Amino acid sequence: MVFNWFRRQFDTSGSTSKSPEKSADTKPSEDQQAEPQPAESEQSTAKAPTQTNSADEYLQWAKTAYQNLQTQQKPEPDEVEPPPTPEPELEPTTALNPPPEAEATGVEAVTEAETWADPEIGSLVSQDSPELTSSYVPEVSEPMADVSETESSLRQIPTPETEVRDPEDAPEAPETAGEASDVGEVTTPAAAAPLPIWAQSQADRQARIERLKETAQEEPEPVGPAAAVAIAQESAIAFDEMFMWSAEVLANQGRRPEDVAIEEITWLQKLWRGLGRTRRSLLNQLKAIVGQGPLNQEAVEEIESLLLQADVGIEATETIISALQEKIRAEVLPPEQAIAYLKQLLRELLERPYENGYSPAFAPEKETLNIWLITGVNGAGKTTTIGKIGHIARKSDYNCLIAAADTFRAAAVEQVKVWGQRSGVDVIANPGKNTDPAAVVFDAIEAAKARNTELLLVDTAGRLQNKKNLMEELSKVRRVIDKKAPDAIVESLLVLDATLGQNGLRQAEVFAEAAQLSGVVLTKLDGTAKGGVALAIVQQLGLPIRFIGVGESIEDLRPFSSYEFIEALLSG
Ligand SMILES: Nc1nc2c(ncn2[C@@H]2O[C@H](COP(=O)(O)OP(=O)(O)OP(=O)(O)O)[C@@H](O)[C@H]2O)c(=O)[nH]1
Repeated sequence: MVFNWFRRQFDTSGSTSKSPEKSADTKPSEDQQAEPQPAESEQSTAKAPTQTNSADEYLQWAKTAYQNLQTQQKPEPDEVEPPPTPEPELEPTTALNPPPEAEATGVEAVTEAETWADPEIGSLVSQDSPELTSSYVPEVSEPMADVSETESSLRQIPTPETEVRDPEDAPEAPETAGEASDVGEVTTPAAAAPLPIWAQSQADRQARIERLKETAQEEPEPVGPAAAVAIAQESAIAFDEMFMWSAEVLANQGRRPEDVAIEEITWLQKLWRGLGRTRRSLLNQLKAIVGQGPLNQEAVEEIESLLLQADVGIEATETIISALQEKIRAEVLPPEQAIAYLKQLLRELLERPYENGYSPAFAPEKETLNIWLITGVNGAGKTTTIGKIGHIARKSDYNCLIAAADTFRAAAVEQVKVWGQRSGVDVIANPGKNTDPAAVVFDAIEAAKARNTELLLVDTAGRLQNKKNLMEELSKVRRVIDKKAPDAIVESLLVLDATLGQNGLRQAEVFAEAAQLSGVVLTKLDGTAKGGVALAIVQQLGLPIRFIGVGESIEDLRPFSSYEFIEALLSG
């Protein structure tokens, strides 16, 4: 049973039904559902509680989900010992308690973009890394044997493997097969290699985890139960307050406990930790303001400056504040209700693009060629995002391919190949230097058609001399797509670095003009207290956020959910 991450549901049929969304050019009708629909299920053992339900009902939902997850993860008897099964012992009152404010484990360092003085794209565009001087050598770093298993080690121990910016540092890997020489060079992910020593640092791990690793090494890309077991073992999901919080977040979205995947729980926990810096700077003060009593004019003004500090932006802040003021004129808002109302306002703002023609669901359509152009300035996290989306696509059972069309820098091609290896997705690249990106896209579309690819991810150049060049290049790529794949569903996603806060918005505006954008990927939310910029982006660009990144490892990016984002931002 495959969990389709784009649709947030298990795909039991092996082939997902046709999706309702359309390309950015043909926007969907307004009568589409505002929330992704849960999968059809034959039996439902616990209803999703409404938000006014009691702690007992949440607890029951969580217990059922926990039991279901254990059943889902149950390995074959000869595969691996079952994970520990702690007895649910939480008191019903804990169900509504937010998780304890733990230290965020995310990367703390804020990326300092080097200055590139382009007057149009702004001064925060990072400079190129040095070009590779040698002619093309397909060096790739050692592929990860099992990403889900090594992920936590990756996040804790900075190693060359976590840093893909300089491919020259990457250890040499066996040369990979290029099968279609007439359609550019194809880099096929190599077979899995044993886990590196650093990934096995916890020497006192129980023997069953070691056995699991060995199993995973034999099976380079565990999907289905084996992958789930790996995740369950590594993440050691416990029935604790964090689980209760995750369960409540899922239940409040109308999810049924039997339709939840363990990876959703691990993701929600990552999201909550990743947004730690923004939440800490926002929530404590917010609580102090609303804790003084019913919301009044003075408190609303204090909230206004809080939002501005979190980089929510003037326009979005004004919208939120005027709604709050209207509300307090109409009724008395006690503290808890004030936070609940604020959450609702923020969510509505993030969902506004859905009222303007964008589909709330964002999934590649099965058995169709979907082409996603990934744009953004260097350093925003473009390459990483391509690798992470490729990984999600593979896990969700889509045929995926990457086109290395950022030919402006040779290093960019090398980097995307490294991420192709990591995610197990083939990369189409042109080995020549300074090749035409449109030619790479042409080759990649040919290859995609020949292979029945469902999702083609196109890396594009982020740094061109000026807006005109950027526009010309992206238009040329679009023309090739329109000609070569007229039936493809095309999306154009802008990758934005959240640590740049409001400064990133200027870049975004330039790209919005150049690239017919249909959505935003917001990265590095873990490294900043400026997570509020998500609201500014939506308000100012009118674009939906489609993915968010909260860390450097391959599992640290997922499709965006406004509900989950706001809950993770304002719970604690
Ligand atoms: N903390 C954190 N770091 C991230 C995230 N996404 C990307 N990064 C890091 O940001 C840096 C730049 O990412 P890249 O994917 O190389 O960025 P790019 O836009 O392709 O830029 P170039 O490599 O210069 O073309 C890398 O060190 C990534 O690991 C994230 O969500 N959180």
